[in-house]
Amino acid sequence: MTFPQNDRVSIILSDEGVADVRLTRPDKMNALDPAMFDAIIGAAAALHQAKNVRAVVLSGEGRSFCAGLDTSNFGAPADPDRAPLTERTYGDSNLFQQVATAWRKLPAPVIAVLHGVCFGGGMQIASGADIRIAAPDARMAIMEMKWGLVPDMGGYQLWRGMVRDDVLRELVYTNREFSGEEAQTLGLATYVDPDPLERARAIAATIAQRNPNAIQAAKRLSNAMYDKTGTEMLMAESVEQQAIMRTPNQMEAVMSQMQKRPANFVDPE
Ligand SMILES: CC(C)(COP(=O)([O-])OP(=O)([O-])OC[C@H]1O[C@@H](n2cnc3c(N)ncnc32)[C@H](O)[C@@H]1OP(=O)([O-])[O-])[C@@H](O)C(=O)NCCC(=O)NCCSC(=O)C[C@@](C)(O)CC(=O)[O-]
Repeated sequence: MTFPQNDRVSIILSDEGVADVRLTRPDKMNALDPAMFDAIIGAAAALHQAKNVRAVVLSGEGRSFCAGLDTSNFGAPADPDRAPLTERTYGDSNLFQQVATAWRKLPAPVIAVLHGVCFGGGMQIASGADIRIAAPDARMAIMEMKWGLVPDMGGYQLWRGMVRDDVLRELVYTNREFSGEEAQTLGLATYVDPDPLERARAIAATIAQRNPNAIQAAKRLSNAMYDKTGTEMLMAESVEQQAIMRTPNQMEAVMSQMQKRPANFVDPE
């Protein structure tokens, strides 16, 4: 599998199946211009197709993870020849939403590394990851209200279950800035670490050593939790387990435990 090459996103896949995905527009703090939107969608599509990706570490090159939407055209009249990004739909969501929700839809877990600033659209992209590791001094904000807007990159769907309702309202209504340290208290960061990239890589390495079929099933179940009823979830767990049970990878998990040796899993079909 070859990954798309461009000046906005780089992907390096390790032999262990950990994809290092990096936003590479450091001179603009990885702000989201149209080329960045296309590059993120392209990267996510390629990672989705690759069978040998077991975990993804998503980070930003330079001083920051992402300073949000590129503001350089804010205030300029709309270009009549260019359909707004929000009018370009992909399946059940528009392009804006896809750059955040695509990470949730990837079969492999995604760990986002939040350092420097993580504002607006950057916050929503990070929220699409399964796990977020923040630097203690990271600067974060759900910033849209500053520009007279509301979050519309899938944020509300992603924050459900992550952030308390009243906390989310306050963060959206005021666009108040908060630190990586506070993000953990608020539910927006999983862990705080002075070296968030290293911590994310360590978690990804552990995930990559687990049964990839079970990891993907666990991610599907985690995603489904918010859309299904309790009864539907009981059924979903049971269906996923039956599909994994006694497959070669599950038997390898059992044998490696019994024989006290590292497991050697094959990539899922
Ligand atoms: C980030 C700090 C604090 C750094 O502040 P600083 O450390 O003083 O650095 P700086 O301001 O000199 O920034 C470094 C370079 O990055 C550029 N830069 C930096 N951010 C952006 C940006 N967003 N768009 C375009 N360029 C940006 C900035 O223009 C500059 O470029 P240079 O002048 O050297 O060529 C400051 O630059 C800043 O406040 N930037 C604006 C942040 C912002 O308001 N982002 C938009 C959030 S709203 C949003 O994302 C909308 C959306 C998509 O979520 C709505 C929806 O949900 O649909």
